[in-house]
Amino acid sequence: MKKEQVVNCQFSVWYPIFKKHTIKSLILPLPQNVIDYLLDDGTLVVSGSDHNTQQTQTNNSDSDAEEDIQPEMSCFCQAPEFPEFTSKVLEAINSLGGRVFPKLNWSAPRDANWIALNSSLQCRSLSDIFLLFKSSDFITHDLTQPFLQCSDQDSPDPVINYELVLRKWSELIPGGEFRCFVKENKLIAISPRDYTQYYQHILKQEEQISQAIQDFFSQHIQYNFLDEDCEHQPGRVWLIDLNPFGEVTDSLLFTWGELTSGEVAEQQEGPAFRYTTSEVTVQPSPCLSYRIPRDFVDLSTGEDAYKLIDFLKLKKSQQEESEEEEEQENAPQ
Ligand SMILES: Nc1ncnc2c1ncn2[C@@H]1O[C@H](COP(=O)(O)OP(=O)(O)OP(=O)(O)O)[C@@H](O)[C@H]1O
Ligand SMILES: [Mg+2]
Repeated sequence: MKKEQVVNCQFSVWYPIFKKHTIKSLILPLPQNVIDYLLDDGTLVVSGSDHNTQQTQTNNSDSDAEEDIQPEMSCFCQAPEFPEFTSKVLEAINSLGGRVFPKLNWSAPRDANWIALNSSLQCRSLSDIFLLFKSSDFITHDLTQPFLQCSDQDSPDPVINYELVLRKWSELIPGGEFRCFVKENKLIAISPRDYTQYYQHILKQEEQISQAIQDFFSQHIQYNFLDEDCEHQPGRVWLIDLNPFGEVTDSLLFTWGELTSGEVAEQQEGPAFRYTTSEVTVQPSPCLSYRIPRDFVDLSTGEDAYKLIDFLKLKKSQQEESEEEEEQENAPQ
């Protein structure tokens, strides 16, 4: 996978070409101060609310706001505000019906949906979007290392103009979405997007589904994209997304070895269609591992005695340290 392919798979590159076949969306340039805010680890406060009253406790010792605060008091920070950007985003959300699915140039914050109050990527305000973006490793990947897995590492990184993509919220059926792998303008493989679950309708309608995808591909997608090797997901003959053809994209029920070597394409006439065929092979959601750290789970359930012992030791040493400090302060001068 080359850097150029990654550049061609940015939302603002493919959306104008396939606008008719995908969900209505708006693209807003992301100002540099918003990018800085998203990447700032210390700030736990969520910006972008309609009323500027949100205050949250933070431990960030580098924070500018801390300078105004007396030592030894809890630090309360005001979230940074971006009034102009906020009003543009709200206007865009309203024009898309009030509920949107947010993403950056390539990725949506799929790993962070558990943190939202509605456990979903559905957003109604900029603060909903910020909460998801600031909690997502996928968003950080887009912002910091979009060319990480490219083979042409020696060439300079292309300049990226970051964009906030707002897509009209649509109730998509998980079992109705398929990822299609396209190599040299040929549709070589199809896998359900939600490959960890068993869907009876896929088993029953394998032929019809495969045919509908092939028809859609040859009529609307083939030869229309700038890049020969790309991957897309038509869910019931709607295009949802385009991804680079390479390791950075989840190969679902295939392996990248099979897809790139031509092994899959050579085996048959049409595309290879793989799906989960029984309840027995159902797997947990791949995004579960992005939730809270494993240590938290082990500690709260008391399942790992050693971690509990370490935690208690840590607490004890912290307590001793603070007692020592107190003694020093109370000592006569
Ligand atoms: N407009 C929308 N409304 C509701 N759900 C959506 C919308 N667009 C996408 N989704 C859901 O979110 C999922 C992820 O979307 P999308 O593929 O755009 O994210 P992504 O970060 O590019 O994922 P990947 O890295 O796997 O390509 C889709 O498979 C679909 O189920
Ligand atoms: Mg994608």
